[in-house]
Amino acid sequence: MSLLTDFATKNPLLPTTALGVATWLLAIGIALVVRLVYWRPWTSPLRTLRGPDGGTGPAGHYLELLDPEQAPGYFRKWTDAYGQTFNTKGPFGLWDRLWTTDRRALHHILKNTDTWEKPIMLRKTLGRYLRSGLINAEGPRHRLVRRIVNPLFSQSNIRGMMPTFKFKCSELRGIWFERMNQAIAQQDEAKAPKTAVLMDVLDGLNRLSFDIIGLTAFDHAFDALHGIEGKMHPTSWPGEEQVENGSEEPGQRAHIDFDLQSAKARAAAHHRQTQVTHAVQKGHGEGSRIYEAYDRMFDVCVGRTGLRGMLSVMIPGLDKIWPTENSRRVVEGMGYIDNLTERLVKAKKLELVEAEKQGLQDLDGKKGRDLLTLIVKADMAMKPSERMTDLEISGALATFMFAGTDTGSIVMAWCLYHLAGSPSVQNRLREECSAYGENISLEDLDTLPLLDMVVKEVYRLNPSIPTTIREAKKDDIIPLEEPIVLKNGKTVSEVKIRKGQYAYIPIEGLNWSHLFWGDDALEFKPDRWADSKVLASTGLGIDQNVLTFIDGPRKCLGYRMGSIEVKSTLFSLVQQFEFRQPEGIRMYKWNMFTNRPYAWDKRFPEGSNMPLIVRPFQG
Ligand code: HEM
Repeated sequence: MSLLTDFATKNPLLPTTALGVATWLLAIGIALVVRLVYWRPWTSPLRTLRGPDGGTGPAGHYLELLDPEQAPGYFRKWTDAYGQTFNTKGPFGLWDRLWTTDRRALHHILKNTDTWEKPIMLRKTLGRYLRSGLINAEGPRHRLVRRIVNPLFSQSNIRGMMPTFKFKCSELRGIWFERMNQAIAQQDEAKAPKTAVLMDVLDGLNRLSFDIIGLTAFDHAFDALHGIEGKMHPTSWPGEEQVENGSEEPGQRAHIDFDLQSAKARAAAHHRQTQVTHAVQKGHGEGSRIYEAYDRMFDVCVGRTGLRGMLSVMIPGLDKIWPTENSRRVVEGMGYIDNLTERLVKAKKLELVEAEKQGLQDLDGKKGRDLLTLIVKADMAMKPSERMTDLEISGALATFMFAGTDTGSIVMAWCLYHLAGSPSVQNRLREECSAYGENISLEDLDTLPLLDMVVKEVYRLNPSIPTTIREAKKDDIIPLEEPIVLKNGKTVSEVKIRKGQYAYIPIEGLNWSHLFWGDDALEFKPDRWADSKVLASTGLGIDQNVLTFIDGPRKCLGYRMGSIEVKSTLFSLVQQFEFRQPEGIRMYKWNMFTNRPYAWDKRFPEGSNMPLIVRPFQG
């Protein structure tokens, strides 16, 4: 007591009565609000930049920049009006956010990872799905983990993955063939025979990627492919001449009714918590169960995070007292994934200790370079004080499950979609690939000219991650390649930014910019990559002016592996199947962490999908 009295006597400005304390708290509250709402925005160095009006709602300019339906129009309108670098608004228009496709500026931000980090909110959001993995780590821990996992992506290791890519792809082909044949065989005899099926190609591709990550990264067979869901709907091949009980005119392009009844039934099944049990009853096993929990977890994120999602991140424990469908699915999905990865880590540790005892250097040689083995081995060699916890290791695994599954399968699905809409490119690609048959070396696969151009073009048009963001950890000056005109009419070649402010890394913005790609920037034209001007190095992006894998010390670690997986899948699928876009179904996408495709109107209830007309290649 005497201590308190002593303290109060020495600090006469501190309140000693309840009223005094309340007045103090009120004054502090008002000061914080004034600082947040007036002082910080008013003194923001980005205020001097020109930029669009509005952005005063809860989402700021977020929707204009991230809604795939609106974004391309706004990117063009705003770059035409303000140049490549301008100011946009965060929530309620209170925070300034730099938007730039200026290559020098992006290079500066992406290279200086000590100054520019992922904002804590983004890291926390990602942490719900990735635990404490590489993507949301910063500083020395990030550099250490990145060094440990790097060998997974060496050329020799990727070569070692080729048989897995081929094996899994032939499994997918086998399942598609079998289902297609069944669906075509079961169609109504009374009607004219239909030679193709309408099917969701995304489900199979997602499962393919999931299985590949399981085998290459975790040394674990998920076997999710065998749980492929979704009916195949017999249909006629577009343009195929047929007379069907007078219902279709000869030569009429097939109109596809995407069987709403069964879509609704599937949607209902998708929503039921009991689906996991259902999967087991169908005999899909643990891998399929984990895949389905994972898939539902990411599907529900789509379009449903909003303000409530942000509150979950800002208020720890909120989801426990006020759970939402989203949070329930995350808990369920991550529960399975945590359980599996923790078991795998423990088993791998035991296996390595045993191998060491028996004097084995590298388990059985082939298997020793999966991610799990690499991490556990590196960790065991570290000083005890530096070692990762089991939770950190399983976080690294969850990261790879997330980073390496959706990203690749989304690209594959969009590749098939664009090829389905460009039959002549599809035919040329089939010809190119067929020259090699089933077997192709890594080097040949990587240098097939049209395949390479198709994949590059889809990376450009449909980057799996639409945008990312960085926060300045200290005041910074960003140099510009293209000078900008400020609000006061002055032209400048650099932008001042304050500690704590954000800069968008507009992946789609750069990939779609008419300034770099011309007026046909939004069209699928793989042959543009044959133009030497396009190939001239600009020093930004893994492919020039394409930020799909970003750049700098945080660029995607798996881009080589991802590209070879995508190429090897396309190589195999186009030789065996033909694809066409169905009439009457428009494809959309929704940008969250990744941008998953949706057939319109089925986006929220049914989850992501990519319905295409498919038939075995007729030769
Ligand atoms: C082919 C499709 C892929 C695309 C488009 C893609 C894209 C990206 C992007 C944009 C980032 C940066 C995210 C950010 O900083 O905000 C990233 C990071 C990362 N990606 Fe990929 N990725 C792909 C495939 C893969 C694969 C197959 C793996 C692993 C098996 C992988 C592993 C990673 C990892 C570990 C990081 C974090 C790197 C770091 O922060 O140091 N990615 N990826």
